[in-house]
Amino acid sequence: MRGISKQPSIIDRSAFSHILLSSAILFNKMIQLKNLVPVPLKEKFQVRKSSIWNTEVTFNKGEWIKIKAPSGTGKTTLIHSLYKLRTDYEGSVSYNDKNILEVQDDALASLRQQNISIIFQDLRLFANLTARENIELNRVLQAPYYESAMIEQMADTLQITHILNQRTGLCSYGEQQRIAIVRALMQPFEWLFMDEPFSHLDMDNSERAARLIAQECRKRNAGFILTDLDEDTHFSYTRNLTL
Ligand SMILES: Nc1ncnc2c1ncn2[C@@H]1O[C@H](COP(=O)(O)OP(=O)(O)OP(=O)(O)O)[C@@H](O)[C@H]1O
Repeated sequence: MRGISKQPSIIDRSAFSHILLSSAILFNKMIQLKNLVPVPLKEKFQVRKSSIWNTEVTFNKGEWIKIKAPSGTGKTTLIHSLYKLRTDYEGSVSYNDKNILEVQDDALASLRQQNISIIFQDLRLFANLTARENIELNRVLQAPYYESAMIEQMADTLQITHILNQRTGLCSYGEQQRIAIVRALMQPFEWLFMDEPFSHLDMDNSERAARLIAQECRKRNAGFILTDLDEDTHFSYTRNLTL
């Protein structure tokens, strides 16, 4: 039963098979960038080489990609372009050879609900809702992947149980970052985009969060793209790239 099970389980998704099928047609887990050049960065990057900008790069199913780059080189711009939050670029971003600019609103919503999850650098929590409400909102917006009891389990792992019923506007940035991580892991995904996901966390909390993220990605055979300023050993990355 939802909400009281001691061993949270993955929900039977057969009832939502029509939704999953329609997004599966669109999504084949491969992300292709062709000569991508964000307009605001056009002049900046031309003076140096990049393994992402203005070249052809493919992120294959299940890859764990780290993008390490200094401040202001376009990490957030890239993540937002992949998620179609911004389109001010030349070149293309494609999923399964389908240019994301051609993906209409319904299909985009389905992609974001079933195939792609995200941890924003600026977290984007609703400040007037509690931590639990923020997480629960994302869980029930799509065909739920987990029962709500999984919120307690993940919160316990990340040591934020005590603030689950607190308004997130009153939580510290480190607590908010952990809430945003749990929120992202509560939904189905084949790709997880993470923009500096541990920027407010100490080493112990970062390692706990990384272990949980790795576990959830393995469970789904999912890939991720993680940006950060520095090198780290949190994950066994399949590729390390720079901007
Ligand atoms: N709409 C825009 N108009 C003008 N400049 C922009 C716009 N969007 C981003 N920029 C600039 O593009 C550059 C890259 O910004 P972005 O936020 O992607 O960098 P970042 O690598 O994520 O930085 P940080 O590590 O500091 O978060 C910055 O110099 C920023 O000022």
